Amino acid sequence: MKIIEVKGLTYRVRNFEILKNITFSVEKGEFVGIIGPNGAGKTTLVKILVGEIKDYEGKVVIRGRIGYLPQTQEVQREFPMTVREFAAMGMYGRSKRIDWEKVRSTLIGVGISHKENDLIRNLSGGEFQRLSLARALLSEPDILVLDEPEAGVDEMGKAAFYELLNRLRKERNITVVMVSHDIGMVFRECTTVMCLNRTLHCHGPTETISPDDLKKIFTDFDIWIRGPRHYEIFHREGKN
Ligand SMILES: Nc1ncnc2c1ncn2[C@@H]1O[C@H](COP(=O)(O)OP(=O)(O)OP(=O)(O)O)[C@@H](O)[C@H]1O
Repeated sequence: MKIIEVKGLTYRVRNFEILKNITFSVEKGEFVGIIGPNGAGKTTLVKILVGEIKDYEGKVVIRGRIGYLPQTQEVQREFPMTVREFAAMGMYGRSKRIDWEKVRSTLIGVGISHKENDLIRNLSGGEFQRLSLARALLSEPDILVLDEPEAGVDEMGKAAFYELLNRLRKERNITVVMVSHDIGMVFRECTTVMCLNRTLHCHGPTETISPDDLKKIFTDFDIWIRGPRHYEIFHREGKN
C-alpha cells in the first residue's frame, strides 16, 4: 500500500523554486532516508509532508497519522517540564486522560525511563532525541517523520538511535521518513534512499543507488565528511 504519494510537487517562495516537480511514493513499512546538500529543500519537503506548509503546487496524499520529530533546535527546551510530562504531550488530542502506564512503558522502550522525573533542559542531546521519539510514538503514528535526528549526537549515540528506530519500525510496522546528513548511516539502516537537490535526482532501494548517483548532487568533500567509510563498507561487503 502506498502510504505517501507525491506527484508534481513544486514549492516557490516569491520567484525562487525551492522544490521543483517532485514525484515519488512510499510503501508502508519502508525506511526512507532523504539526503542532499545544504539548502537542497529537505526540510521544506518534510514540512510539506507533515502539513506545516500548505501553499505548494502538485498533489500530496498521506494515508495515515504522522508523528514528527522536527530539528532539535526548533524545540524549546527551557520550559520547566519533566521528561514524563513532555512525553505525555504526545497523547494530547488522542485521548482525554493520560495513560501514565503507557507513557512509562514507552519511555522504557526508548531507554530513557531512568530520567522520567528530570527536567527536559537537563538531558543530553541523545537523551532528548530518545524522549522526542517517545513523544512521537505516544501519538500512535503510522508514519514517523524525522528531520536530522542525529544533529548534536555523538557517533555511538547515533548508531544506537538508528538501531532503536529500525527495531521500532519492524515491531510496530511503522513507515519512517528521515532527513539525514549522515550518508553512511542512511546506507546502512534505510531500505530506500532519496537524493534531493531541489529536484529528485535519484530514488530507489538502497542497493540500487551508486557512488556516481551521489556524485551528481554532492561534492567529494561532502561525501568525505559525511561518512564515506560506511558507504564504502556497504558497497564492498553488501548489506547485512
Ligand atoms: N520561507 C522561505 N523564504 C525564503 N527562502 C526559503 C524559505 N524556506 C526555505 N528557503 C530556502 O530554500 C532552500 C531550501 O531550504 P531547506 O531548509 O528546505 O533546505 P535543507 O535541504 O533542509 O538544508 P540543510 O541541509 O542546510 O538543513 C534554502 O536555500 C533556504 O534558504
